[in-house]
Amino acid sequence: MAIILNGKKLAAKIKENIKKDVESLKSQGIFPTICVIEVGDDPASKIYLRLKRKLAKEVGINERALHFPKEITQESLLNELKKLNKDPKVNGIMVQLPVPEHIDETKIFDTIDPIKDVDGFHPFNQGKLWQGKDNIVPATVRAIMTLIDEYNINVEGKNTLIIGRSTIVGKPAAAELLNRNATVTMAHSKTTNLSELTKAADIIVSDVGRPHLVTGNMVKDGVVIIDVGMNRENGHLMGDVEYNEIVPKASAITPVPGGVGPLTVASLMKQVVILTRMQNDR
Ligand SMILES: Nc1nc2c(c(=O)[nH]1)N[C@@H](CN(C=O)c1ccc(C(=O)N[C@@H](CCC(=O)O)C(=O)O)cc1)CN2
Repeated sequence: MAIILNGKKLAAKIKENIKKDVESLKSQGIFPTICVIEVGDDPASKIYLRLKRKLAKEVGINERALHFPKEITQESLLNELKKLNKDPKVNGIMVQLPVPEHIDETKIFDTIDPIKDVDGFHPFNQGKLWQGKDNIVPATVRAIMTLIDEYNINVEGKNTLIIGRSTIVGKPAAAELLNRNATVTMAHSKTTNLSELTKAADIIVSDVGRPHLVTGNMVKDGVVIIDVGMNRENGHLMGDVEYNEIVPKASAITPVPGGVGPLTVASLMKQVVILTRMQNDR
């Protein structure tokens, strides 16, 4: 029977550490501040932003929230980001994804100053990650690695399949796992032999956003499953893998909800602290 990788519990522990870090910065007259930006009115984004703002408050991080209508032009949005880049009171800036179609998200990644890039999406920070220098990494990737470390999952030399090649999870997760000497394979929408790859994998990270994508007969005994999928079906939240079918076969598995998600929010706050320290040479 699988070990359940409990992200919710671990996030609570990390929260206490962040609180202490924030208190220490405040005692030195430094007040970590994150600016969270919402463009449009995506219902899931509202949930995630609420979680981020709530956690920021709980750990003592100042939070500024900006909401722009979905019609905002790309140019206006980028100008707002440039203003925040120059604001000395703001340590971390993030734009909640997805953004409306007329906005090119890579322009957002390119515009946020890398030293305030709390999401770790700027090409400079992504490049550093591929170089093996991983100070600022996408929060979801930090969350995945935190679970792997906490539960002593050995990735070295393991066949690790990442399903999904997004800039925010798949590609940076590949870089981070390669940095840890995993043998990484990437699968994506054009992959034709997914079940062949899943059957050969010791570790599977899935971030596709498609429920029932990985079923019990597609995995081998002892597999480790990190499910980053966040799908709503008939009012239920579920990941990309058939949890009930895979639990009896897996050695470890993240639940959805309660796995990677809560740790993603905690990791973001951790990165506000890291950036604030970097900006203040602490
Ligand atoms: N700018 C960004 N946009 C998006 C990111 C990101 O890292 N940066 N990731 C996702 C959404 N996301 C964070 O923003 C996120 C996803 C899920 C959770 C979470 O805690 N999920 C809970 C369930 C919550 C629910 O009830 O729906 C769980 O898994 O237990 C937090 C943050 C896309 N956009």
